[in-house]
Amino acid sequence: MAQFWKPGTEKPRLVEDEDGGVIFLSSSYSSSSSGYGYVSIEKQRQRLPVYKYRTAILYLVESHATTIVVGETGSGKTTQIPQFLKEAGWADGGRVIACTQPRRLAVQAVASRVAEEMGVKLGEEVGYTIRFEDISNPDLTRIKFLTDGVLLREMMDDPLLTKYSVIMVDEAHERSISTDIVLGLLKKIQKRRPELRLIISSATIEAKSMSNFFLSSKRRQALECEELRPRLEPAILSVEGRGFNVQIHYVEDPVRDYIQAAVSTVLLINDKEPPGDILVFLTGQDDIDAAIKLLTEEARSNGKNSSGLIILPLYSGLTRAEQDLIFSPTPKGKRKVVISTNIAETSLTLEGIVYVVDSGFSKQRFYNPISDIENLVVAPISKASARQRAGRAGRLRPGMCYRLYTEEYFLNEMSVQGIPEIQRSNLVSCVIQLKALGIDNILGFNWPASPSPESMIRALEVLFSLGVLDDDAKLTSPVGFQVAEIPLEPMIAKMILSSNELGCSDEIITIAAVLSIQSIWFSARGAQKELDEAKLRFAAAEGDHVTFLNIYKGFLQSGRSSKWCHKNFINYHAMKKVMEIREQLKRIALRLGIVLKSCETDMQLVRKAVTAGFFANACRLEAYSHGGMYKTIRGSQEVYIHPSSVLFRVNPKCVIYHSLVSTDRQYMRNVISIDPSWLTEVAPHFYQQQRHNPTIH
Ligand SMILES: Nc1ncnc2c1ncn2[C@@H]1O[C@H](COP(=O)(O)OP(=O)(O)OP(=O)(O)O)[C@@H](O)[C@H]1O
Repeated sequence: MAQFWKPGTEKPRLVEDEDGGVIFLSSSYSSSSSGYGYVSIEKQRQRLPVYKYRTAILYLVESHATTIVVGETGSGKTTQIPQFLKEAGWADGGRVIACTQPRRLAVQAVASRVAEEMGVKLGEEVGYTIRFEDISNPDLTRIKFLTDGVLLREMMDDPLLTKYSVIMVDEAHERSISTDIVLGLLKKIQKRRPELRLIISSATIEAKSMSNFFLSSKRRQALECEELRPRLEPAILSVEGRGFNVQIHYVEDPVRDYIQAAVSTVLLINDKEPPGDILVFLTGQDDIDAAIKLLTEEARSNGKNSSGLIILPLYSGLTRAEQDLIFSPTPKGKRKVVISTNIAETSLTLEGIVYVVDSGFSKQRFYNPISDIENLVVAPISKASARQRAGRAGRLRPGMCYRLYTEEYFLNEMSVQGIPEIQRSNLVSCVIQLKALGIDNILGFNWPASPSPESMIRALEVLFSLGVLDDDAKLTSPVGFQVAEIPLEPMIAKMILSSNELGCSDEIITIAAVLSIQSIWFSARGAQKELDEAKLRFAAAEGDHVTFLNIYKGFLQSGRSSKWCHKNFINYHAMKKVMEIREQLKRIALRLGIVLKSCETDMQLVRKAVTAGFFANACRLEAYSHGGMYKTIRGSQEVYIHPSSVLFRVNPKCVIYHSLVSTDRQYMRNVISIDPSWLTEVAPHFYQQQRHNPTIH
């Protein structure tokens, strides 16, 4: 039976609701001071809705193995609950309180804020860990923020996560693959560690279904038999109240071009509304670059009112320093406009933001196990996302949210929650992680939402062909274990390992770094011809991967110049990020015993290494019509080379792509030409059926 907690009288009491299905607990709220300095911050803390629930939260965590906390955006869940736990002694005796987030940026931001509230240095009592960056101290850190992906990696060394006393899985509504694996594994760990406490929190989670997940049928039976402590049925706490009011505005009629609509809305706010920064949600780097260009042009032609705009992009491909600009205070008389992907959707507090503009779209993965094709598609967001986006306003003062869709659409057509990522993704990375954690029966794993068996089988098949799994579906040694250790998609990891044998690791690490970001080209709305000309300067006949090597060399020769990038339509921010990732990959490669070696001009070796990782994405040319129609060799799916590729209209006989984007057709992005005979060489099992198919050879 689920439990709800409401503030009320001094002593906790149980109250049943009308249908008798839910228990309400009431309690007073504690206003006891935390004992930490900084009075003004302390006052801010006390004003947050969650503060009234301090005693309730601590009581529920003490008495229940799992507590589900649902509270409005900005009510203080992320920043306050870990502090309440610390104050109540959950980090005594060297234990650590963990709080996971789906995104790196949120991890860094909330860790900094909590360290500031506690008056401690970040990296000591309060720390964080994200992929490639550990700002925590094993001896000192008592509250640790981390991505759920990093928590999974920690399980490889410490399967029972013994150092943690409480693990708070925040923004659980996001249902990323890592969150779902973490939830499944934590449920297992709880059986072995009854003293471990879990908190699942979100503004928009379906609390009852999450509660049912943690209350398995066996547990229900156990509950009927005996009174257990801590109570195994999860408690649900509903934190009422929100920070400040956010007024929602909808468009009257559907918009045709959301980039143009977003830009017009920003200009309208700038003209008509009082001071305050603006946060715009678009879908990806291309959109953001295009919107910035359009906004800059329109603001310029708009005259003096728009001269005070400071326009900043925000997406995962930016360097840390560039992302940090969004946190810098807005100079007097200016207005900041942050144009972001959904990385700013959860947990972030940007001080000056008063206005949010929500396009209603985000880039989402969709995988079809039948065709074995995964697309990154611009798709409508869910109501849960829309609420999170609106919740970025109203955190420090009242705000407004402009939704670029109609109210009718929001009420009647928008889905309540998004589809869990595990049900719409290629599961290759997920399977290898579970295998590395010793979970052999993957189909029988207790998922919060089950992935399709077809997707699982496809993933097992690819991993087997990559040489990562053996006949018994166990990790191979050393390849399987090495691939599992590289924190990148397994195909990239395998490409890196193969490059070691082929003697081109220096080049492949550069390629891996470029493939890890969205695009290194500057999106050029209205300047397509100039962009195409710039591409021709670097274009390699072998394809995009080799073109990246030419660009990388040019960038180094220019002295890493932003001017050089500008002149060549290359995104300077993206190139800096490539350099950053490349350095990190170099360190990992060294750890795995990979010696960096260049193949100089022998690009055949580079193409072979790419094939060794990405053979599953091989396609052959079927017809020259429509600019060149290809079919995937395994699934016979119709695909085309994306116009952004240097191989567009070149149409080599056989190619390998890195990813697909779906618009009017399935387009291959980042394409390299290969010799088809390499496929049976590197992946004989995968291409067994086609062995006798003359079109491959
Ligand atoms: N960096 C910051 N600077 C100033 N105030 C902040 C900062 N971070 C948080 N706050 C304040 O604390 C409040 C609570 O933030 P917190 O992230 O804990 O809320 P939350 O309930 O977890 O929200 P969400 O569900 O949106 O993540 C914010 O609304 C804001 O008033």
